[in-house]
Amino acid sequence: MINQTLNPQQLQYFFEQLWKQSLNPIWVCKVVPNDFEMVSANEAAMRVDANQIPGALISEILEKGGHAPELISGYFACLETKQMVEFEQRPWVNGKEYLYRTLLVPIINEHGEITHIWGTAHNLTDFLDPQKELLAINQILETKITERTKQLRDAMEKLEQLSDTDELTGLANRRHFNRHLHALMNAGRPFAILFIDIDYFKRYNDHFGHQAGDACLRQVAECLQQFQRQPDDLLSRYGGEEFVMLLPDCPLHEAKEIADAMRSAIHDKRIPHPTNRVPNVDYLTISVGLTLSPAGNHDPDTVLKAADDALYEAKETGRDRVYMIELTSN
Ligand SMILES: Nc1nc2c(ncn2[C@@H]2O[C@H](COP(=O)(O)OP(=O)(O)OP(=O)(O)O)[C@@H](O)[C@H]2O)c(=O)[nH]1
Repeated sequence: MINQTLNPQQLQYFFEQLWKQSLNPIWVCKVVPNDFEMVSANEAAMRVDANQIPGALISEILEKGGHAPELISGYFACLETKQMVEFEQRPWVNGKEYLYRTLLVPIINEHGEITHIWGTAHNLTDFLDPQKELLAINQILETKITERTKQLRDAMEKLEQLSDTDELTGLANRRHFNRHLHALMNAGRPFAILFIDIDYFKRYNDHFGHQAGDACLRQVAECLQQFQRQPDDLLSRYGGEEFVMLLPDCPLHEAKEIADAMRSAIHDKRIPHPTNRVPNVDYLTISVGLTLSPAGNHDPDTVLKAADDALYEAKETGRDRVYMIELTSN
């Protein structure tokens, strides 16, 4: 123990040297009503804040700025708990930020009252820059992660879009159609379905070749697209030369009008089809099978079969026409 090896003079000298030479700020305050009065601050403390002159109140020193506002709370906490308190402070001195670990220690007299509080602070500023550097690196990483996440999300959206799109026509594909159909059914929404099929398309291909057939499919797709009335109407390529239009909340008469209008629009295009077997036409025609699920409560197979049957009937009864099968409510 120091006081066993040092006599009082030595001890006093020891503490004087410590006070003078310590690189850490050390100071002593007197407890006064609602405040703390600076008694003395060593040179290291004065280097941090020259306002810490004897007689200055802590509240005044704080008002002059530079210190964290929590400092005064630390003094009161020390006073109330009669315990040492420890906290971090980041004062700004001459435009530079410092980092201190501050300790406030109560000095208690023989009556158990706190008369003074002494404080010291460990200068941790050297750790501040690496800490800031780490924070900056962290920030850069976070920005990069956000960027990459967005790229990934965009790529996934694109992939989703691609896997939902028919490559040849750019329309929704069968997968997309099925999903939309199930969503409508799950929501219990009534809807009409139109199965649209080009007449004698094999002959068209045989006559003009497969590439011309592809171009023709694109032309038909573009023409039919204009009949989507609202965002959740969906025209898709069901497969081959067959298209399907899904019309939610569409009454029968309107669905019939749309089907007829589609048929006329393809007529009006006068796409040459010299081998079309439909009587008196030498241009492209379509047949449409229409069915309606008035309450949206049929299972998909029933609805699709009805639409397919309707298309079959349109073909069987001469093609270039609309045939309708209305499902009754379940
Ligand atoms: N060019 C082209 N032809 C296709 C494509 N998909 C299917 N087809 C052709 O479409 C034709 C469909 O023929 P079928 O199912 O016999 O029907 P159809 O000749 O249209 O006769 P109906 O439907 O009974 O009027 C076949 O020749 C297929 O090769 C495609 O992506 N491009």
